[in-house]
Amino acid sequence: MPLVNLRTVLDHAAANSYGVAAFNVNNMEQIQAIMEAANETESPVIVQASRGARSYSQDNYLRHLMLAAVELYPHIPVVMHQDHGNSPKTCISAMDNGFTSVMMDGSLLEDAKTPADYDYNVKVTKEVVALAHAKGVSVEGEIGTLGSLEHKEPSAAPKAAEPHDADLEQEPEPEGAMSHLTDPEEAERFVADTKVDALAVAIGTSHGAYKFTRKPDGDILAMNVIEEIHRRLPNTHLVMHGSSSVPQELQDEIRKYGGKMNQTWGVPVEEIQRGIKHGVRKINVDTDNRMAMTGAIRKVFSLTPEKFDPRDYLKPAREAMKKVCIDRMVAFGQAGHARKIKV
Ligand SMILES: O=C(CO)COP(=O)(O)O
Ligand SMILES: O=C[C@H](O)COP(=O)(O)O
Ligand SMILES: [Zn+2]
Ligand SMILES: [Zn+2]
Repeated sequence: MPLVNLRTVLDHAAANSYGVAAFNVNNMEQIQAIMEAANETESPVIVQASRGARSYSQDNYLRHLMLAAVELYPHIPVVMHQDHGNSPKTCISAMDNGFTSVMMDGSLLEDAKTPADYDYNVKVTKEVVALAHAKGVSVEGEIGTLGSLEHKEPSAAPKAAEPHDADLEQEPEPEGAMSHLTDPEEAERFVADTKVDALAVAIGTSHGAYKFTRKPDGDILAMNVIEEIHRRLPNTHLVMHGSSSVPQELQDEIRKYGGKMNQTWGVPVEEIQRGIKHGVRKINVDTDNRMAMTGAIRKVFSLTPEKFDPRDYLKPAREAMKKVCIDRMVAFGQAGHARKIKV
């Protein structure tokens, strides 16, 4: 099966009430982890690459790795998606490189930092939709600004609690300082104005490990906003960004083998499952896989410091990521659907 577009997979997900994880990739081992997980669970796949990933891995390598994936697993529908395209130009270059789906994130200006106004967002998103739909490529748009509802300062990073925490490197906040929850009325207008295939909404999640300083409740994770958007847009595929769960055991593993990480909370899987009942079809997960790989590599380095063959740590890293992918594929309900999607 050739790469398929996002619309094909998400229409099937909507018709059968499940969600699909969209995993970020930067290299071969991550693509292999996802494909092995999909093969074992018979899951359709969304692989996504950020601008950073495209420049790290280079488009040519990435394209051929994705072609290898569909060649090896012809029964699995695979979407190759541009994550957070910052301009029509970025989305066009993704399409030129074989991506079957693009996100035009016009909630921010081209610098991917400054919040944009509604008219700018509609203008760039419409432009990408026209070009993409002419090629059979799907488009994800975004309305609202991702970010924490807990912190009003320009960072979602936790306060340094202990002296040694001061030098911890925190994830940058690519979405800008202030979270701006999606306004359901504006979301309705945006979909009518742009005709996007999928819509990313802001409900208090943020990228990276430091999302919440406690297990999130309705005050800091606004799942009710999803329900309202879904009520107004029952036929629009909703997307949750920043949806890693930041599992306690992965935090513990990293700490146990010498990593520095403040205690933090992510988006509980059961909240995502609630979202899936209300129109969430694409769930973006990157951080959990990063943590799983890092924990596994740290363990090898710590327990067997004499090893220096990269395969000795990349293999366990790939296994650890595969385990996270399987967990999410089962929890989101995509498992078992790969062969049912007709292209
Ligand atoms: O939203 C994401 C990519 O677009 C990833 O979110 P996480 O950092 O929660 O994994
Ligand atoms: O959008 C966020 C993803 O986690 C990708 O992150 P990145 O830009 O560091 O590749
Ligand atoms: Zn955004
Ligand atoms: Zn994102």
